[in-house]
Amino acid sequence: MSIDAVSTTSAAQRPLSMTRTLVLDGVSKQFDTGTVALEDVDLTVGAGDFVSVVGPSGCGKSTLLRLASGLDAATTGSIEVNAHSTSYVFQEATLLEWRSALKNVELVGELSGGLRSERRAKAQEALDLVGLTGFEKQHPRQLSGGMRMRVSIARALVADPDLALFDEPFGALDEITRLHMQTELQKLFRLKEFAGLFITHSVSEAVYLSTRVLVMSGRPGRIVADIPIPWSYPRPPSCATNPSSRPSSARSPRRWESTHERARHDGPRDRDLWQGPRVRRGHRARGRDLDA
Ligand SMILES: Nc1ncnc2c1ncn2[C@@H]1O[C@H](COP(=O)(O)OP(=O)(O)OP(=O)(O)O)[C@@H](O)[C@H]1O
Repeated sequence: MSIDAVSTTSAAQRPLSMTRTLVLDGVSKQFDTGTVALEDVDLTVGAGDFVSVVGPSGCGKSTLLRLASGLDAATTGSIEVNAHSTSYVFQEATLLEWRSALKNVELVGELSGGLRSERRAKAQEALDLVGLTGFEKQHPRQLSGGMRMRVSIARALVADPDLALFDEPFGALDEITRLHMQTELQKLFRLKEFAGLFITHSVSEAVYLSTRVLVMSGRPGRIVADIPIPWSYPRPPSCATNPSSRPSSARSPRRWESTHERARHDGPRDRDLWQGPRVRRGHRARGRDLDA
């Protein structure tokens, strides 16, 4: 099945389940070097949520994802993952060069066991979903950057994860391929219904893809805004960049730019930055009172 055949049922319109797939509570991370990357981060990603995280370079976005995935441990706070399976899509496609596209995707099944015929069928289905039917036998060097990233996404989704973590997967792609991949990922999210946590530098990408966007402050990273995106899916790519296509409930692009830009300068102390009923502040703000 092609992802173009996805039903038009909107994830934003579906009643959200009560499942809290990922919960970070008061999480901080200090590295051995002394660098404090994250400070007192509270975050919940529920089933049906696709949450993007934006923030200035070095504010701890990748660190946040690594903690959520269990690749690294928090210094303080707790992390709870309620998922049978979690997938991680890295900035680079990280494929095995000596294996074909199909065999790269099949690797997940090989590692977890199961019948060869079944894991091959699942790998084929995942490649079909990302639009790579006919490219099964190609090796990574024979694929374009966008196609390699699609293999990487197919590999992430083949295990049918409850939680999918994305570390700026489209950052290295050219603009046209990137827009195409965003559209495909939106369809996959609606089809597979995983809970998503997506790191990006692009505010428009975050708005286009997500049910919520979190804005982080400069390092040490804290979540200074939690902004629901009110639009139902499917969304036209123009909705994030063209103000005239936004519903009237959406806030002005100037507010977006202002929010993202000023997060570089320790936004939480700017009390007048967060205006309007749609902005939910960080759940807790020990030592830095956002709500006062
Ligand atoms: N293993 C590590 N040891 C020491 N410091 C680290 C380590 N990993 C990250 N850092 C530091 O933690 C801070 C946050 O890094 P991180 O990669 O999470 O930021 P980021 O927001 O993802 O950055 P970018 O947007 O540029 O990718 C940075 O100051 C970085 O130097």
